[in-house]
Amino acid sequence: MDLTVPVEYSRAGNTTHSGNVHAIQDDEKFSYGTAGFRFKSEKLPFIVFRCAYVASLRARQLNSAIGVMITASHNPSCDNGVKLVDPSGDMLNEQWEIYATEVVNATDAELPAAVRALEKQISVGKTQLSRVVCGMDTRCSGPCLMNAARAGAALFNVQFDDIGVVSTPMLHYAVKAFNEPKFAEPTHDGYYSAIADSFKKLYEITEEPKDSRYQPKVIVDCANGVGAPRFRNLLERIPSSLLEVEFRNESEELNQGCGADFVKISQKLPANFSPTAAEPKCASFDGDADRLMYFRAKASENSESNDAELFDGDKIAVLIVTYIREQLKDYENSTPMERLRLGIVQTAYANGSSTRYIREKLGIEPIIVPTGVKHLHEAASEFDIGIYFEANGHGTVVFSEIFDRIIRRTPTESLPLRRLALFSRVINETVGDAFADLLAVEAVLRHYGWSMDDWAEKLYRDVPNVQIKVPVIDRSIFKTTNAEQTLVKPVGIQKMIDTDVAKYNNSRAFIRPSGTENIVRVYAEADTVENTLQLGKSLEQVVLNLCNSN
Ligand SMILES: CC(=O)N[C@H]1[C@@H](OP(=O)(O)O)O[C@H](CO)[C@@H](O)[C@@H]1O
Ligand SMILES: [Mg+2]
Repeated sequence: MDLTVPVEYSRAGNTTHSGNVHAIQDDEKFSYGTAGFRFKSEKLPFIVFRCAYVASLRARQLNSAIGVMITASHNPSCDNGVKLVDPSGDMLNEQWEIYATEVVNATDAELPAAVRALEKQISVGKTQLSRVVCGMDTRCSGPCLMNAARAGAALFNVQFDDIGVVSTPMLHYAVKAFNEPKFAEPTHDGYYSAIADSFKKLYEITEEPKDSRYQPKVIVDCANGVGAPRFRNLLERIPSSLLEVEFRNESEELNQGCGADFVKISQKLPANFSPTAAEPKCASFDGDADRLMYFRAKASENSESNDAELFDGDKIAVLIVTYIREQLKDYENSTPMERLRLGIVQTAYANGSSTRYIREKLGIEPIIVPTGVKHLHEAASEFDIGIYFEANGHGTVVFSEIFDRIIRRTPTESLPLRRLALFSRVINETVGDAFADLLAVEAVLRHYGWSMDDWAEKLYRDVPNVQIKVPVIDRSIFKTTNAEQTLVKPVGIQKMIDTDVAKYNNSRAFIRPSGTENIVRVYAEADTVENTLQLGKSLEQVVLNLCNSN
């Protein structure tokens, strides 16, 4: 194999989309974070090149399609990132995260030896099905990075499929479809029609209750990202009499004052949403449309207040699990001996009320795992029906082969089971998908005949909570355990947190370093908004004092 690296994709000659060379020092190290490599876009060309090479090696090892997604999600438009996707559309295997990190961190001089060492460990058999499938979000650095990916895959002559500007979930879906032709057609159209057709069929066999308060209209904040063009494409296949969507924030500055992350962290209405206008049901995507957050203006005496009432990932998870359980009853009644195992996975950021509701009212013990989709997805895959959502709106439902056989492929007269089978195809089971999740939520709200008031009142009420981002110079000094809820380093900090938390009722708080940004996140909950803010602020101060004293 020819290991000649085109100069523009070497560390020394790393060339940005504006044509400038942004050399990367040999001692600068990068790590594969919560969602791949994510930095200012000028650092990315050589990283993407090397990652696509790693993807091509993985593709050859497994004789399969491997995905490369170029995105920095909810981060500012000057950032970009790259993550790799395994054959069934899920996150890259952890051992391969280590390989990717080693290859990216090699100097230009070390690269050939690093590559040869890696190739020695990987056994390659047949390779005719190996290919690298690459998509990008709407960032202007995307096309240049797509070229870097093409060049990286070419090192091995592995087939390269550029699927253009897509949401992150569309890329995951396409990778699975390339590897499992029965799943769907691996094209934009294949994705749109599989999801839209299932939604329409589900609609047909769902009877809206007579006293329904459901409104088939949503106003969507697209974060000025890929959600705007791509969700429009999907909706071309769904008549507006079934669902009317009004688009906002389509083509201004990406993620600026809008998007699911903005709404979740600030608990404010995004740009171009007015507290006074009658906008009963709103939803926000993030920049690469793998997160969905429902919201509406918070009822307030102050008509100028921009506060938003959130219907976040936890609310969506509880709504979906309630629906799935109801549809499953028919199966459980007819086959009492054979249960499908149903589980819910959350992270420490889940609102305490949601966790209590799932445990006490639904009788399901939620599994709490560290932040990051790979952890949630893995834990959810242990069940026949595994529902996972991060509070920030990233989540989906995964289904086992047993579910596939019993529910999807066994013909039945039972309407609930037919609904469940269709619902499982509206959902994008490869990864959290803002479009698919929005359609799934609408299908469930219509099934119950629920308005936003109903959704707010009939399940549980959030306990007040706050999340604060604290910028730090070196977040690597923070080490956690206990699904990230306890700090083991720096020594002594956890005691301070515990002391602060004990001052308030119904309180819970933790501090954890971000895996995607150079910040430490403080999360706090307590009985009142004032107490929550006080607790959050005092923990923020703990971090600031520590970092300033170092
Ligand atoms: C609290 C929070 O929302 N964290 C997010 C954020 O990770 P951090 O490691 O917390 O920066 O970005 C991840 C990737 O998008 C997402 O999976 C995760 O949930
Ligand atoms: Mg995202």
